[in-house]
Amino acid sequence: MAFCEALLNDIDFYLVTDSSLSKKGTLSDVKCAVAAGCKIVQYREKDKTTKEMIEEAILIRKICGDDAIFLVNDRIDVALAAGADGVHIGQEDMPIDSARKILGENKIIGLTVHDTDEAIEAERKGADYVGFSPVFDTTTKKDAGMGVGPERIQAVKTIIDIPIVAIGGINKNNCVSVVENGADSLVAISAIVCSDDVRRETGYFIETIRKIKQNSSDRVNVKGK
Ligand SMILES: Cc1ncc(COP(=O)(O)OP(=O)(O)O)c(N)n1
Ligand SMILES: Cc1nc(C(=O)O)sc1CCOP(=O)(O)O
Ligand SMILES: [Mg+2]
Repeated sequence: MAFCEALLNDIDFYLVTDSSLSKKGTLSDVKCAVAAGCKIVQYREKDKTTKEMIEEAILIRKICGDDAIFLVNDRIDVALAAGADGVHIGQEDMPIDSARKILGENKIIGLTVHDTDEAIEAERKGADYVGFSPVFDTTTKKDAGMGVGPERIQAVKTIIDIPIVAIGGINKNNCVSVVENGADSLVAISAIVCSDDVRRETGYFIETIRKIKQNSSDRVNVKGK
């Protein structure tokens, strides 16, 4: 967990897998993203059997090793069976208090939130980070609703201290606005897994996010002088 805590405070690009969209397959996507420096991976699989999911999750666990946090979407049982570092759950999934009881204090739990009230509640209930969604319109998750715009991240940033991961319709053209409005990290599923070169695209997002964060901390330092 010590390595997870350190990494969680330092995440930039967050990989979420999607085998239904992937050009080269989930395992290849994870290998390429981790090789590019991605520090957090979520295995999100909606179509496979539990047995298939556990087998694949064990392989992803090995690829992530100590280089990247490994989380499983929705499925606490699969996370435990594969030795994952935690789970990502949504408002309609297992309630966070029940998930915490099963997983214990040493596992990471990320919770999806859509507004400031849900964000405050997520932090109060012990979420380790929030997934703020959907920032832009997306076709990847059919029931995601309309994008709320990156400006809405600012209000969440001012009221919680845990990391904010932005998700929904994020791509190379709009990722700058997401980080400039306060996201600590971002997910881009289709922009990554549909590409021919997952390693190159992941590297692009990581570099872009780091540059924006560096620029804004330089601005704070100059003001503080
Ligand atoms: C980082 C992150 N944020 C939000 C979500 C969405 O979770 P949820 O609302 O439970 O929807 P599904 O992903 O389960 O379809 C996420 N997966 N990751
Ligand atoms: C998994 C997921 N959750 C969302 C939410 O709004 O909670 S949107 C989404 C899919 C994001 O994929 P893309 O980067 O291709 O738009
Ligand atoms: Mg879910």
